[in-house]
This record gives sequence, structure tokens and C-alpha cells, in this order.
Amino acid sequence: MSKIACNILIVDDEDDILMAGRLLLKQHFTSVQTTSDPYKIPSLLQEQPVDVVLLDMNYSTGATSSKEGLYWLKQIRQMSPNTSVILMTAYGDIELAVRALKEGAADFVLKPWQNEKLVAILKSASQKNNSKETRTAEAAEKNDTVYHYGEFIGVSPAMQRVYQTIDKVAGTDANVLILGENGTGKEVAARALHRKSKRANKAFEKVDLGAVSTTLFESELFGHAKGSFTDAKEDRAGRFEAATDGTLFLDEIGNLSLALQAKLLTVLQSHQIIRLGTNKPRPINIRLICATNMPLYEMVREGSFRQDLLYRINTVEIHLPPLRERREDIKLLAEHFLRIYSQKYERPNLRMNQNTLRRLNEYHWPGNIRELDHAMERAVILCDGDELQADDFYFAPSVAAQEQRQMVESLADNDYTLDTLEKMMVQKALVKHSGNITHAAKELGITRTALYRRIEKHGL
Ligand SMILES: Nc1ncnc2c1ncn2[C@@H]1O[C@H](COP(=O)(O)OP(=O)(O)OP(=O)(O)O)[C@@H](O)[C@H]1O
Repeated sequence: MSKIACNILIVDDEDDILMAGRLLLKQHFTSVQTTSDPYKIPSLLQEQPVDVVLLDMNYSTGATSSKEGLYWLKQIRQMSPNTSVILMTAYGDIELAVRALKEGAADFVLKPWQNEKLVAILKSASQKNNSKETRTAEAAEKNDTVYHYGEFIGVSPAMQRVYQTIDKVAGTDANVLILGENGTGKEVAARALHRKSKRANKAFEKVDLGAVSTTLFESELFGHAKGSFTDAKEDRAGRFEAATDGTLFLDEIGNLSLALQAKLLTVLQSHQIIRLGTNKPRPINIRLICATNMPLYEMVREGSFRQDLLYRINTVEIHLPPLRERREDIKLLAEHFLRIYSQKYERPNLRMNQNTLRRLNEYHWPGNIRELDHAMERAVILCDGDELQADDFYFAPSVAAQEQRQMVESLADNDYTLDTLEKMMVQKALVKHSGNITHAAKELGITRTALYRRIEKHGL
């Protein structure tokens, strides 16, 4: 029996279903992929064109509302308009079937399915589906949306979760705390939240708390009356008032001293500010978004960040993953920046070769997307021919590699015994894990008891 040329993707949280579906459909179609994680759908669609997705409606344990299925149906329709979606559910629900068809599903099957019926539905969907060759330029262009979410670029499951959270909370007035390393896109996320909110056509006020001096904090945030201090030449509204009816984005909130945290908390609790040099409270109506690259929870434990302030600002948290934890986005981002800079510097023929892409992919990107952005700009400027070479980039050694090199250098300079080396390693592991025996022992690859013995032996 010749197989029909069709790439099918089955998405279901039950492994048995995936296995049964694969075994059945492999006999009739050329390619059958499966995944139990719907968040992988965008990257799978990006990897190669998928003709038909067989999509389960419920993923979370016990879920029966089918909301997840409808959400993913919508995503697939947006990302890859040429892909047909067939929904499956264990719950016979005609209303839902009608809704799914209205929202663009090609068909609907009930679980447990009848083999012949499922194969017939898929055959019909694959025939209706445009072949890869006939995909129009317009569709290909639309397909571009697979990795765009406003200003965001990224197909990784981690970023899909971020987009989904933004979609869910943007319309509410909930306070949002965005956590992530430098350059991961915290400000981009804050702006996306504002743009998608009811406050979108009001102000978006960003305050970099790391850059506001202690003395100017109150006047900057809450405003002041003329004459309230030497330079106060006139009455001035602060940033809270400037953000009225809009969004106030407090960046680098982890840098705020305890004294200023207390002042900020008072305002957030009372929903009113008092301009410096006055005693008239003014009500505030803002949506608050805070961001930081600092470990706020650890800081609460150490006493350098107020717990009550943390609970006030973290109604919803968004974690932006570092670039090294979503490597599937590196190529897309690199190509995006290459497009921007080859245009800016009028080098339209520039491209990247496989070796360069591999190096970009392997690098640990401590400065995340901002570093990649700058690295691409620099490479475009420095590149001699039409092909960007790995040498056009500066790759900083990782901390681990630096430490290793220092250790090798110090070993070369000194005459160490095995015993001294052991002591150094134990000391290093203890310092790194702040004296936590379990973690230090794990890093050294020995048991806790063995570590205690060595601590005693070396008198540490
Ligand atoms: N997913 C993304 N797609 C495209 N560009 C991005 C993305 N995320 C961030 N950028 C770009 O990377 C740069 C850094 O982003 P942003 O300023 O939002 O990071 P940040 O986390 O707020 O950094 P910092 O902690 O240093 O303030 C910006 O130029 C931004 O446009």
C-alpha cells in the first residue's frame, strides 16, 4: 500500500494515545510525529511544515473545559494557516464541536476513535490541505507570525508560556512582577502588557529605580510643591501622577534601599501619594509592573527586601528565561538582528554560514538578547566578505572556563600535592554553596559523610 505524502503531528498528554495513533497512521501516511507537550507545537511547526495536527482538547490533569484545545487551535491557525487541525476529545460535546469548526478546525473526532474513521478524516484533511509546493507567498509571509509576538521573537516553549501569561493578565489590573537576567526582554514584556491592556492609549511611565538617587526618590515618584527644596522652582507632578490611568513600570526594583521600599509600600497600600512639601493626599490610578534581575526571594530571606512589598507587587509573576535556556530562539533572533543591521549598514548580501550559527548556538550569552543584538551589529560592521564568520564575534569565556584556566595557570606556577588540591576543591565547593554540605558534596561527587571526613581532615 503506498503511503500518502502527509506530515501529521499528534498532540495529546496521554502516551497510550500517542503510541496508538502513531502505529495506526504510520501505515497510511509518510510522516507521523507526536508530542505530549502542547507548548512544543510552535517549535515543531517551525522546524518543518506540518500538514495536519491531530489535537487533544484538554491537557491539565482533570481538565474538561477544552479551553486549552481551543487556545492551541487558534495559535496553530495563526502560526501556520496551511495546517489543518483535527480536534479530538473524549467528551461528546456538539456545541464545542461547532465552536471549534467555526474557529477553523477542519474536523472533529471522538476518543476512543474508530480506526477507519480516523484514517478517512485524515485522508480528507490531507487532500484539502495545500501541498508544500503550492503554499503561497502570502501564506509563507503569514507563517512568519510563528515567531513574532509583538516585538518578541521566539518559538521556544519557555517563550510560549510567557506570551500566554501576558495574554491572560494584560486585560486585568493585577500587579505584575517580571523576573529575569539582564537583557532577557523584561522591558519588552512590560510594554507588551501595557499595549494589550485597557490602558493602552494612556501613558506608559518607566522609572529606572537603579538610577534614582535616594534624595530625589520622593520628588521623582510622588512630585513636589514649589519651594519644598532648593531646586524646586515650581510645582511638579511625580511619575505616579504622570502614569494616571496608565501603567507605571518600576524597573530594577531590587535596587531600592529598605527605607525607600517602606515609602513605596505606603503609597501602594494607601493608593494615594502626597507631593513633597504638601499635605494633600492625591488618589492614584495606575497599573503597576515591576522588574528586576535580582533574586528577590533570597533578598527577603536575607532581610534586604521587604516581604510585604514583594507580596504587594507579585500578584502575577513572569519569568523571562535566559537565552542559553532557549537555544532554539538564537537562530531566529540572530537572523532578525542580521536583517536589521544589514539594512542599516547597507550590506544587503550578508549571510551567516553554518559554522557561525553553530558557534552562536553554543555560546552561553551572559548578556542575553541585548548581547546578541550588539554582537550582530558589531559583526555586520567588521565583516569583510558577504559571509559573517565566527571570528567577527567576540565570545567571552564562561565563568567556569575562566575558573578552570586560572586553576590550570596556578597549578603550573605552584608545586601542589594531591592533598593540597583536595583541600582547595573542598574549600571552593563549600564557599560556592555557602557551607551547604548537601550541595557541596553533590558538586564534588561524594557523599555527605565523605565530605564531613575531608572537612575534618583538612581542619576546615
Ligand atoms: N524576544 C525578543 N525578541 C526580540 N528582541 C528582544 C526580545 N527580548 C528582548 N529583545 C531586545 O533585547 C534588548 C533588551 O531587552 P530589554 O531592555 O527588554 O531587556 P531587560 O531584561 O529589560 O534588560 P535589563 O535588565 O538590562 O534592563 C532590547 O533591545 C529588546 O528590544
